Order: sequence, then structure tokens, then C-alpha cells
Amino acid sequence: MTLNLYSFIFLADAIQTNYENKNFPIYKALNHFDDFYKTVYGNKLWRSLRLGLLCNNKYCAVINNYSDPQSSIEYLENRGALNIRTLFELQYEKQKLKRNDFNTEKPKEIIQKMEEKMESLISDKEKTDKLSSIYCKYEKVPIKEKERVIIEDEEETTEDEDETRKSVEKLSLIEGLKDAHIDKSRIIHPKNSVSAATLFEFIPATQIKGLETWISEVDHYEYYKKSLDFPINVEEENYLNFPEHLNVFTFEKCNINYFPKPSVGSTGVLNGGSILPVLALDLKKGDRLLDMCGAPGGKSITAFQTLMPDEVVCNDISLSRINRIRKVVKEYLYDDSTINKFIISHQDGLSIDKFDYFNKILVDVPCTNDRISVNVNENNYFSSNRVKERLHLPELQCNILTAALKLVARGGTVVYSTCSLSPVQNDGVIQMALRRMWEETDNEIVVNYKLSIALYYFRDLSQAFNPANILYYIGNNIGMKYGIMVLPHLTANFGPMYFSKLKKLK
Ligand SMILES: C[S@@+](CC[C@H](N)C(=O)[O-])C[C@H]1O[C@@H](n2cnc3c(N)ncnc32)[C@H](O)[C@@H]1O
Repeated sequence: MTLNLYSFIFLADAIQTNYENKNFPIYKALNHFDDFYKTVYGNKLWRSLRLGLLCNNKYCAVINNYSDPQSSIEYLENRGALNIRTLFELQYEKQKLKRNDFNTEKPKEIIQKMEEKMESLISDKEKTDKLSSIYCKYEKVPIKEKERVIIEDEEETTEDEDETRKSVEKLSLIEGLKDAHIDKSRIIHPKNSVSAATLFEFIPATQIKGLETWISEVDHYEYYKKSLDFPINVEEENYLNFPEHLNVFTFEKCNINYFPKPSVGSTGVLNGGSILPVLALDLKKGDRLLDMCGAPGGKSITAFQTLMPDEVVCNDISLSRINRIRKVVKEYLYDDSTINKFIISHQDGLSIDKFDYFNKILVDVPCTNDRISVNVNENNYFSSNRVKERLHLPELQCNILTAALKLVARGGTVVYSTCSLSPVQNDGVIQMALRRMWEETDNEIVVNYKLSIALYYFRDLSQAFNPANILYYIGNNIGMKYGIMVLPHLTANFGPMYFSKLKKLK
């Protein structure tokens, strides 16, 4: 099914009724995000994200190599689904040809052929833009009165005005930095890593302790924004090793087809953004992977399906969620020889003490899970009995990430991810954890900048994840410093999914 205006109106109508009761956590969550994310993303982008969050999200199907992969692949291909690996490979090949030998006739022909092939696979940009403009104007989901007035009165900003605003923001950041006390003697690997000034400017989570009642997330964000700085010039790696045995299918932009219910064990269906943090792990033969907050197991199982790691430990603190992993594993990895390589562990991630054992750690931390928060009342972080827990999330996230950075073997990689749009839970936590590592250990950690975008220096999205733009709506100019963000969008309704890659040099 291809998305058109009518399906959009239908979707928007369907979601309206859920927001009538102001005591519902989903109403509170939406209200909170309206206040906070408008200041972060700007009114126009937030309205588009909001609509994406409120509509059905898009999925990916991961082929189970322990079932009958070939027939599942054929089945999905016949339904018009795309293998994400094929898209990555095509796009990389194109990039390489353009880079290496752009002047000879042959590569040009090949590039043209590839472009034709890509065009036949993905929707044309014109269609996507048209759709975006339709749903950005269409507002059916309730919004607060004061905001409604602003929206109605608001004039659209022109591109020129946007550029001016960006350069003013950039200038004020640079000005702010001039005043900062920079102790240059403490800067490690100035080219590759985070400067001391950056680390020390950020408000530590511990200082927020006890002040939750009066530091709003918006103020926290303002504080954090001040510490965005410095241009980075590193050798970039341009290509990602897409594991050859990992087959993940989805539909192109604007196509909102659903996957049919798979026969048990043949394919696993997961939120489409989830595959990207797994790819960021860059799994190699012999790796030992710890998925520190692993339940219900979607990412662990995807990592296992690469057939690369010697061992995958899927850990979680919650027994009920651990039981869910057990069920999923029974369905998907029923081969006894594989069970020994896929280990389920039930403990607090903070107390795991197998130091220097794992060379890859995934920390998919508990977070506000924005899509769930605005759609499901049950067990919602915005219910009144979970306020404190919610406000402590960045602190918990920072503790878990710091524990993973301490645990991972030297030379190893930690990938941090959330499904929140909040910069405090994303780049903010990375920055807090880097600061703690700096203070508490002698380790040298670098954020893998090949994966990051620095808005204020207009660096492009890294080459490595460039092909993902074909399927996902990736936030290119949204001020992300340490990671990549998949944004919800009606034409590609994945995410939100933020991920960042950190390496322990020594
Ligand atoms: C976002 S979910 C993980 C989803 C999972 N990675 C997947 O792809 O299916 C976060 C998980 O963190 C777990 N968690 C929270 N605190 C934890 C801790 N201290 N140690 C380990 N797990 C924790 C929660 O129980 C929850 O299952």
C-alpha cells in the first residue's frame, strides 16, 4: 500500500480519540514533548515528528538463518520488500566508483545503471516532498490552546531566515567557547577525542540529583547546548562491513505495506531503526558481545544472525523480560549448538564484573521510549507514579554507559542507543559518561566521529551510514554531536532511534 493523502487523513482521525482524557499518561507525554521538543527541533520539524510518533511505525523483517532462510528471502522479495544489505552494497559501490575514477567512461555508465536500479527501488524525491508538505499542514491531533494560536499566527520561515538563524546559533556557540576556560594540557588526542573544555562544561548528572523539581528538561537542554563545540578533523572510514549473512527486509519510503505474520521461527520482525545500532557494532568473526540491557532480545538476536560472534550474552535486570527472551530464543534459535553461543543472563548490568572479556558491548538503555510514551498508557514513564524514575533516567543511562566503558576490553567498542528524541538522554549522556571516564579512570575513549554529525561545522552525515538515507529519515542538521538519529516521519516511519559508537583506545 502506498501512502497517500487519504490514508494519512484516516491515520490522523484514528489517533485523535485517544487524547481526550488529560490524566492519561499518553496525554501528559505528548504535552511534555510539545513543550520540550519544540525548543529542540523547532516548531515545523517537531510537528512532523509528532505526527510520525502518533501513527503506526514501520518494521523490518530479519531472516532467521537457523530456519529456511532462502525460502523466506524469496517470499519477501516476491512481496516487493527490499534487502537493506543490497541497498547498502549498491550505494557503497556507487560511492567508491565516484571517488576512484570518475573521469573514465565505464564507471559513468555503471553509475548510471546503478542510479536507474536505485530509482526503480525507491520512491522519487518529488513524491516524498509532496507528501511531507501535505501532512505538515494538516493538524488533527489536539494541541494546547496557546500553541495552537502560535501555529496559526506563525509565518513560515524562508530558507534565508533559517540559514541566518543557524549562523547566529553557530556564532553564539563559538563566542561562548571563547569565554570557556580551556586547560589545553588535559586534552587527549586533540584530533580524535573530546576536549577537556567540552567535558567540564557539561552539567553532571549528580548535580541534578535532588533538584529535579526545579530544573526542567528544557533548561537542562539549554545548559547542554552551550557545550557543543569544536571542529573535528579525523580520518574517516567510509564503509561499513554489512555482515554477509544478515538479511533484513523492509519497504521503500512511502510504502506502508505490512509484513505478513511470519510462520514461527522463519523471520523476526522488529522496529526498523533497531538494526542500525547492531550494524554500528561492526561485528567480526570471534567477537564476544554483551547486550547489557538486552530484553526482549531483538538486537541480540539480530546480532546473532550475522553469524559473526563467538558468544552473545543477552543480559537484563528484569526477570519478566528475561522470560520473554527465553520464549523468543526457543522460537528462533532452537538448534542446540547455537544455544551454547547465545547466553541469557539475569543481573544488574551495573554489577557485571567480567572485565576485559567482551570486545563489543551494546547498551540499549531504558529511556522514555517516546513512541510508546505517546501511544500506550500501561506502564508509561509519564504516569504520575513514575515521575521520579523518569527524571532519574539520564543518571541511570550514564551509569550504565560508564559501567560498559569500564567493562569493555581495550580496543573494544561500545554502542549506546535509545529510542528517545531527547538530547539529554542521547548526546547529553554520552558527554556525561565521557566526563566520568575522564575523572575516574586512565582510559582513553573516543567517540567514533565517523558516525557523528556536527551541525555547527556543517559536517555531512558520515559516509558509512549514508546509504541508510535511502530508507530512513535521518536527522542531518539537528545538532547531533556524538551520534546518529533516525527520526519518525510519515514517509519512513522508523525510530526514533539514536545511536553512538565509542571506542576504548587504552
Ligand atoms: C530499551 S530496553 C532494551 C531492548 C532490547 N535491547 C531489545 O532490542 O529488545 C531496556 C532494557 O533495560 C533493562 N534495564 C534497566 N536497567 C537495567 C540495568 N541496571 N541492568 C540491566 N538491564 C537494565 C530493562 O529491563 C529493559 O528491558
